[in-house]
Amino acid sequence: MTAPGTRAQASAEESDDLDVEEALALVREAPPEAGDDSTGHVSAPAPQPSGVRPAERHRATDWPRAREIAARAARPAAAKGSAAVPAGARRTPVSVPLGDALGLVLAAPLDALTDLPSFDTSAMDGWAVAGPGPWQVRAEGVLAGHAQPDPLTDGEAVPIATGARIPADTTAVLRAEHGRTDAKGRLHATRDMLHGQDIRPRGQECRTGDQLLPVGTLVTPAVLGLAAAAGYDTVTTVPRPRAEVLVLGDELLTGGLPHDGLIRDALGPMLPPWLRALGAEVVAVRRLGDDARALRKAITGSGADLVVTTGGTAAGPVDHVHPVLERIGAELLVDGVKVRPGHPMLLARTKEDQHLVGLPGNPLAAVSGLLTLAEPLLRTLAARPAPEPYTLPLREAVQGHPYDTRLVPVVLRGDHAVPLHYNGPAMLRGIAAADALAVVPPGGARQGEETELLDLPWATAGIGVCFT
Ligand SMILES: Nc1nc2c(c(=O)[nH]1)N[C@H]1C(S)=C(S)[C@@H](COP(=O)(O)OP(=O)(O)OC[C@H]3O[C@@H](n4cnc5c(N)ncnc54)[C@H](O)[C@@H]3O)O[C@H]1N2
Ligand code: MOO
Repeated sequence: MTAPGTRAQASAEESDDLDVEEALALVREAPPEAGDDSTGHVSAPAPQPSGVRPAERHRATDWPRAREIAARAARPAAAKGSAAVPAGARRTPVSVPLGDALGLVLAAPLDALTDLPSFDTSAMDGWAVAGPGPWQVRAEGVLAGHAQPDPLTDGEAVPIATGARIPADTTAVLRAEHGRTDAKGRLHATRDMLHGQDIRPRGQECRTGDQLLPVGTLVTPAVLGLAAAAGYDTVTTVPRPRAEVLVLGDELLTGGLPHDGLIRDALGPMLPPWLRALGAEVVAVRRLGDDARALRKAITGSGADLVVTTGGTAAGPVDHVHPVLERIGAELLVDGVKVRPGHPMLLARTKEDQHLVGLPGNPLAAVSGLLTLAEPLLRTLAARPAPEPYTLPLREAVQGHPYDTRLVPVVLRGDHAVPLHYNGPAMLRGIAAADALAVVPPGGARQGEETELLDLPWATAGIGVCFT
């Protein structure tokens, strides 16, 4: 097997020639040493996984439970435990121009402000005709957007365009391809016609006041189109949750090559667009280094609904997140999760209407925390519907952690999920090629075993749609 370093170098040179499958092969090769934690593989079951303090194991929350806690944390107090109250209802609805409403959720029903169509409309290009043919054809036709045409008299026809107003006393529209004019200029139908044919009557789709969509509907491009057609300039929505990202770590560079023990900040560029894809407005990204005072000031001074910190969640000398949360009297709702990577992640209530998600600094561990804690919390704040859980069989067995859930990057191929390597906590190489994360239960999953999948936002919606 080629050493990954060599292969990576070769791949950069050959990149013009790579097709997608070849590119994926780069992240599907067996990593250098199975069982080395840096590869993301968990070694044979051990009574006490390395790097985990006994007290932390005691506190750590099961992965599914952690997601439930995160989803419920942002519910209005009266609604906790009650599925009947719409999630996010506590947050005062806002009126948002259509151009800014994509991805928000309706906080008021979309009731038609007009009949649709709002006038009797021609469904085809051709002639509006009155009574049975042949017809005398009026010289001047009717186009869409024109003033109301004069009524027709029996035996009369007028050229008409799709979307134009139907003259009074029209009995049908004759399509352009179904009519012929004789030498005397009279119009004949070449097909039988029905009364009312190809006329869209006013109110066919809805009448003013009809409910078109209920509260809780996700504003999709189609909803924007319907709202505009129905007369709306703005829609009433649940406000977009505001998120602030605090990047911790003195070792982080924002440009150039790693040097002298310093590394590039991978989370500053990754988290804001990902948070937007999860429905948040990112109000600020701040780099605070390893400064406990700055962290405390940033958290207490933040007006965001969700503060996301990166790094500093473990027990190192400059891991300030726990001490600062304790100092400001935050309530820890989740303190460690039985999931790999990412087990030191945490969720705290910092103020009445503010939560903090502490993401571990290892980049894939941060993704794990984002999807485990931030995604359900933001979903509730934004009142977005929960995605339907789904499973696919694994094309290959995936080794499990003895006690914890594993989240493993996969690509979807046909009816299978194909696990990717380079899935260690510090690696983004696997996730960058992935369509989803497979949820591998403690103990692992066999080849062919149906496994829950968490879709990555771009795999289903594309970059342009949901990252605005
Ligand atoms: N004694 C223990 N040590 C560690 C434990 C533990 O349970 N006990 N857990 C390990 C695990 S697992 C993880 S994950 C990390 C979590 O550490 P922190 O959240 O405190 O993060 P840092 O120590 O600040 O950083 C860890 C690692 O990630 C790099 N990093 C940090 N920020 C970024 C960034 N924005 N972009 C790229 N890389 C980043 C940082 O340089 C470190 O290499 O703790 C283990 N240790
Ligand atoms: O396993 Mo940590 O939780 O390395 O990311």
